[in-house]
Amino acid sequence: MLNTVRNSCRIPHMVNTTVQRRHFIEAGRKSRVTKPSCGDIPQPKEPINLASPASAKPLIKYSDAFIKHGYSKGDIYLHPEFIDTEEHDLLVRSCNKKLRRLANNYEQGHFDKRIHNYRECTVSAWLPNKLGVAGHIAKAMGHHIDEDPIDLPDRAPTKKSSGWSSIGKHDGQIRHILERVWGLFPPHLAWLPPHILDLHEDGEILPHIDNPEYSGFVVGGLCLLGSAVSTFKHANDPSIRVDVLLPPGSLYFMTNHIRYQFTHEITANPEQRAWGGQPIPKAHRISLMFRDAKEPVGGWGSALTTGCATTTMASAKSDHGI
Ligand SMILES: O=C(O)CCC(=O)C(=O)O
Ligand SMILES: [Fe+2]
Repeated sequence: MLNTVRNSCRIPHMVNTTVQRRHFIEAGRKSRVTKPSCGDIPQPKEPINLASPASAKPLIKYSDAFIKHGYSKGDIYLHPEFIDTEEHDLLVRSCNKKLRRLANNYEQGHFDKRIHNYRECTVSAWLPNKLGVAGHIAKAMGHHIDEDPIDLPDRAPTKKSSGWSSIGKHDGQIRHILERVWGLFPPHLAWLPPHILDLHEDGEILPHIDNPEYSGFVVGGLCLLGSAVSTFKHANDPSIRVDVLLPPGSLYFMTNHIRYQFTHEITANPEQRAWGGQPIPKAHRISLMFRDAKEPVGGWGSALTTGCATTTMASAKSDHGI
């Protein structure tokens, strides 16, 4: 059943368009910043309450203007040690393997020039059926969702599991790590396949807001290899700002106002790449990005008829289920 949903949702000409949808260039509109209300921000069906552990405190800096305008600290989540060293190294090896196959060369400029010197791909094999868009559509239509064939961590890939014959040896183990990420959120969220973004030591991500048409209420990343400073600035008033130090092994999420009204960036600017007076040297970094899919107005059950699912299922340099 799931394959039917998958196939009927996939419109071939839409594959490879995700990158073009992902970024929204902030054109520097000016308007008065008032006390935040959720007025024009799409709200999730159930509240999302992420509480950063106490160890995150020294790694997040809110500007005075952020506090003064009444923005919520809860719109940024940070867990500085979400994975241990062994999990970190496994993820780095596996990301590199996927990147070698799907996006071997670094690209100099993103189409909208917001990212320089990067490689990226999505990995649908790391997203369990039940958590993705196809699983949510199948459930809304009252269909049984098959268990994924690679749910067990150490199960060797088997040629018998049709459609999954090229599952990597460690994909099951990785899913178990990533399920801890998705498990932080209410089950109504449908997830897009994780997106690997490899930023070269000389790469950078300029300020942008992720395209609100492409994905939903939460955007986050599991940070691997080098440390980075991520800066979130209100699109109309850059003094309303949050700086976050992202060490390897950390997990962060932006939601609500920060997801929709603040730009984010990973700067190469040495003045901005500093923490507590110490420089944070430029370094090769991989982020494994997580985004929820934008649910169609009529719910997932209406996705096949409205065609909304095509938007959320098309993928950049898709690994086509690998
Ligand atoms: O690497 C990160 O943490 C952020 C990446 C990003 O902004 C994006 O993929 O849109
Ligand atoms: Fe982004």
